[in-house]
Amino acid sequence: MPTGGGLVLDANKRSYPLVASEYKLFEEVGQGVSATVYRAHCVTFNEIVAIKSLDLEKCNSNLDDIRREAQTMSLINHQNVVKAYCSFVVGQNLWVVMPYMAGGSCLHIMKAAHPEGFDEPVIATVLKESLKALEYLHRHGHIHRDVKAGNILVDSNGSVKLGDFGVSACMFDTGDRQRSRNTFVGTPCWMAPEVMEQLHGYDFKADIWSFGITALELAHGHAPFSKYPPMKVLLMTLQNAPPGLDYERDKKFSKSFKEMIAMCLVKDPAKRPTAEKLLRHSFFKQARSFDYISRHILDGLPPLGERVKTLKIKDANRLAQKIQPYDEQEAQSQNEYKRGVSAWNFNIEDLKAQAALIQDDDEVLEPKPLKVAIDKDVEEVLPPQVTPVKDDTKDAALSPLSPLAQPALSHESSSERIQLPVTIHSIIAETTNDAGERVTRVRSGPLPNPVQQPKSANVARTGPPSGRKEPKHIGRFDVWDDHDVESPSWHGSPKESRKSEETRREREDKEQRKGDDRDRKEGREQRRPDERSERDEMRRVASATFGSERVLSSIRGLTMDDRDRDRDKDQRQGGRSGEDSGRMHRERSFNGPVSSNSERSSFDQKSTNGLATTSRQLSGGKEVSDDKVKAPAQKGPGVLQKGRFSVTSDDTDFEEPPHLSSRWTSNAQVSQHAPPLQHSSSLQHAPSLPHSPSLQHMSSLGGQTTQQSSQITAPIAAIIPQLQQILQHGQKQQDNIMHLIQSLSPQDIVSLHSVNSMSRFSRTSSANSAVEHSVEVSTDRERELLHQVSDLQSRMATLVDELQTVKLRNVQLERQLNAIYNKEEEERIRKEEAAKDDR
Ligand SMILES: Nc1ncnc2c1ncn2[C@@H]1O[C@H](COP(=O)(O)OP(=O)(O)OP(=O)(O)O)[C@@H](O)[C@H]1O
Repeated sequence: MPTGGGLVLDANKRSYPLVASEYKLFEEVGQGVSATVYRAHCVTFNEIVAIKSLDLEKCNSNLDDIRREAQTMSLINHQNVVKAYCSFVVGQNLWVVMPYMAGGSCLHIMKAAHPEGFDEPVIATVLKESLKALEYLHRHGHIHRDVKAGNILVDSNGSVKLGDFGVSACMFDTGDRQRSRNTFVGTPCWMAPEVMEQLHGYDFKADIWSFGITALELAHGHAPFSKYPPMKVLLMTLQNAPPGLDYERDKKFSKSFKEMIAMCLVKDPAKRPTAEKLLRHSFFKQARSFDYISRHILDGLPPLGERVKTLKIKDANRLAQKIQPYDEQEAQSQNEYKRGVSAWNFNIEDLKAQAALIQDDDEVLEPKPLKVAIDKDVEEVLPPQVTPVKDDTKDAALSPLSPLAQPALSHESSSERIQLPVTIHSIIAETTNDAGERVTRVRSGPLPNPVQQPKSANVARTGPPSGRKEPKHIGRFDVWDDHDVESPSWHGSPKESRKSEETRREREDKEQRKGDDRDRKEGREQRRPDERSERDEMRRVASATFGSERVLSSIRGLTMDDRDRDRDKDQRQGGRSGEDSGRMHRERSFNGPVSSNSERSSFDQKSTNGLATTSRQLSGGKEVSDDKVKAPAQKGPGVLQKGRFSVTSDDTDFEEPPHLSSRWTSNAQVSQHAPPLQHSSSLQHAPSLPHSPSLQHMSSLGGQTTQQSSQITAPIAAIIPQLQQILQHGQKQQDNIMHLIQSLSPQDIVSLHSVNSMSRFSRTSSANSAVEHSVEVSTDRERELLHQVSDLQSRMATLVDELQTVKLRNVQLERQLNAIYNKEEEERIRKEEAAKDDR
């Protein structure tokens, strides 16, 4: 039997090298939206590892978010969660070094040898191990957000771990961080209804929904609705009764399995069980040993690299032949999901809706599971209104690349159908992962930004392998074949086929966008340089921050509190009553201080003890104030709940940047629409860095002894979040000012100048008083406007300076902290070794 869900003490406790030259990349073993995963050899430890290479250029996220997630990932210490050994920047990529899971993902295994899914004991074992991982993550305040068979990894000995925690999720799902554009990613088939709606936010219960969908995926070999385009999946998830094991073909499954899935797939998140509770479900009693898994699903499988290669070739062939990449059986299964009514969620309205959907069968164009990213910052939230049901599925399915004007996503309340304020407008990027899934990102709301087609990954294939012992040059990397694995063929790779497919889509997308509103287009163009410089800045800071430094530990974000949540959401159909009502964990910001070793071990210790971690425990004995964990309804007047994000009143000032689409063509408009500048107020709000005693303390750090350095770890830790907060405020301010300035079109400025000269002329001519009067009015407005512009410019310059200073300080502080941390680590390791020697 697999061992229990406790913590695995990191037996190795060794520092993995932070330079690319210490690793040899072998073949590709996985591909996701933002990352490519390689099998690799860590030369230092003569150990096979997996390296996930994330293209920072492709990532719609800022470095803070990425780093935070990488840090969190490195803190993960549970036998069922794939841990990051270390991470560092290589060129424009972030490399995350992880344990290599030789069996690959359950999705890979199913695709290779179990296309119709696994047997129940295998499913019970795999799910139980994954659930232990979820229980651990939830207990520490994390939401995985991408639970699916593709992220359940199996090792050669049959052990199971949940992978893809953190980094890739944060690539697109980065909370309320301004520069991430609040883009939200998920794979629609696994996505919980509340995540799709983004009405009241979501919490860890979203993972339970995905877990239920994953259970169906493991039972059938594919997820429900997986052949439908994203819009349709969203619609069907919201409209239909939750899927379940309710059909003829599911007779082979036990009642407890069906019941367990039904418990997870309840639309009301409050009624879903917690991972902890679900673990006690009788279904998991059938879980077997690792050895059982190894014998039943791994035996006879070719090495992972080969499987991945075969899948890619298969996919490329299908693409080339334009064959639908799903078989008859899968299509049949999809239809059953589509038409079926779950026994636990029977609803007449739903039946009607499904009847309406049936006629669309032939309209499905996109056959593969798709991943969507919903750009929240452009989402227009409309008040819910009761409307007749309108099936927009057709539009969504027929024009996946076209902007959809406010599709009416219907959703049941108890007796009527309410239009939801979900606005999804266009698909903004598509790619195909290594399992042959087409992964698509869609944008919600109007299109104020350029459609961001991800640049092709830096890891571009540049030719055939030159020899078995020679590395292939893949972008900046040398990729090696080793003895075990055939060298991958780089010719006519699926990636290339995909590329041409992507190019076609890009073309279509471009044409589509041509028809877009001109104002909007101008707005997009105005933002491009800014976005480019943003990425450049990100890369610059990336090298400065990660450099060759070890990723620091951060545990403040791991604080977790239970809280009661006020749920005013309409009761949805199909819930099982009474479970878990309202006890919620809240997603934490991981934007925390760097932990000392003692904090780290306390974190581990608490987990080891299996105790629910309280805010007090994890904040180093300091009580976390209640308002930090209050439900939206309980928040003070200055706190808004935007989707799943809490926005303080200070932040709300930035919530509505001036709309680029509505160009200001008159001075009056400018003065009306220009948001009040928040420069001073928000800077006041931000902790005043230069006056911070802790910072002054820090600034004198340079010449201190190790002992002194370690003594000040606590004050340092207290500063980091402040620094980050200041950085965020600065960034927001800068962005806001940029928005304002960019909103002035060149024509505006030219017309201002011409009005200005006219006014000068008119002032010299006393003959025409009417003209003089009107021009004076213009002049006043003009002056006002010009004042604002110059004011903005000078403030921006000051802000940029301040920002640079703070960033610099931040980097310096982190370096110092790194040094302290490393010394402590070395000291600890030395002591441990000495103790071992003594023994
Ligand atoms: N440690 C590992 N060992 C072996 N294979 C791995 C490992 N980590 C990831 N993979 C493989 O690589 C694939 C892609 O990795 P991952 O899911 O982390 O990337 P991603 O960009 O986050 O993708 P997505 O968001 O689509 O899940 C996985 O589905 C899995 O098959």
